[in-house]
Amino acid sequence: MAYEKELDIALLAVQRATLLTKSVYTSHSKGTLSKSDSSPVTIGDFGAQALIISSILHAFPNDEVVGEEDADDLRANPSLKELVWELVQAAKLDDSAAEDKIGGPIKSAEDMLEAIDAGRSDGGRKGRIWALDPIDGTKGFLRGGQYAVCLALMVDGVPTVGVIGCPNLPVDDKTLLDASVGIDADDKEGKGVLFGAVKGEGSTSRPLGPGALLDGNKISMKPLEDISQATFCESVEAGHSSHGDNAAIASKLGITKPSVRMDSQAKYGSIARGAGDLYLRLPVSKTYEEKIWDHAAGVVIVEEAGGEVTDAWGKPLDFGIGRTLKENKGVVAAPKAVFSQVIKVVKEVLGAKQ
Ligand SMILES: Nc1ncnc2c1ncn2[C@@H]1O[C@H](COP(=O)(O)OS(=O)(=O)O)[C@@H](OP(=O)(O)O)[C@H]1O
Ligand SMILES: [Mg+2]
Repeated sequence: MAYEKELDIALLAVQRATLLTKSVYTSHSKGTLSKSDSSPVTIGDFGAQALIISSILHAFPNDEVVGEEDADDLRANPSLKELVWELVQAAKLDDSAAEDKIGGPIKSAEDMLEAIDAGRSDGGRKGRIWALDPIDGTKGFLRGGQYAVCLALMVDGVPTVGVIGCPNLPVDDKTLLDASVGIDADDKEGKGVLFGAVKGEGSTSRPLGPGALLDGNKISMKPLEDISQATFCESVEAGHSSHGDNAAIASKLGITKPSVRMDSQAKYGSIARGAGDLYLRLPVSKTYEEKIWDHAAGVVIVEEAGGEVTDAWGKPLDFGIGRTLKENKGVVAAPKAVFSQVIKVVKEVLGAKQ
């Protein structure tokens, strides 16, 4: 299989980092650093970024990484650095062969800072570049709802390997989404799923949790004979995706089921396994540029499960022009068979506002 080693390393790296984020939620009162901010950060973001980048660069030393965070705050604040360092030291897979594959523990606090800062790549059209969101949907994490640890390898600007760890999604691919899916603050037992995909090789899911990783179950989008029966997913935050436009699109498509709101790329994973059908992310702000780490992994997983993903105008997403998708506006993901029907209506709704 193509990119077998990349997928393997990415699955293990994301597994280890996702377990770290779970430990932050339970033992560090969520580890919030800036509660009032519109994009909050937690100590888990730094710990997960350090672990994943050190795993990737151990296996592929010549690759680049675009990571959401940098280590400036930790360098400026020694007690914060110490807190993250303790967290990182405690994060270990219980399968020692797997732990060795991803380079074992990080050796020192300085190495940890360097690993975090190795995520400063500017991205681009050439070569092998990983896109990393250590905690995607931080607001979901803080609510005890959905969040995801997301990692993708882009080859010459094309998302080629994608892995997403979703600690609060049900393990069973057959569990259909309903409006309560994000709310599970107290009972996380039996939850947690790890999605993986390689371009041309299909998408899989497996339980996230401790132990050696399984090969995974093949997943695919639900065959949708009648678009009016679709379940669509959207952001929780109205500032990230226009709930009004999404509702207008759903109504034009004859969809009557209420939308499922959930944070993070758990939306991509959920539609890829057929638990939902469509993901609509209609732009709210004229100036906001979507970040490549918020979409790269999800795009591979949905495409390989039989879906299509473009921006809201039907333009292919261009991951090769830097850290953002600056040539695109919004995101629409749907099964191939109904994609053109969906995008036609999205354009009508957006066009009417121009
Ligand atoms: N204005 C605006 N428009 C669109 N997107 C934005 C905006 N501001 C932030 N972000 C990014 O949204 C990421 C989380 O979005 P989600 O859809 O996953 O979750 S949410 O339900 O909207 O909270 C979130 O990712 P994290 O910061 O990793 O949580 C941000 O990168
Ligand atoms: Mg994000």
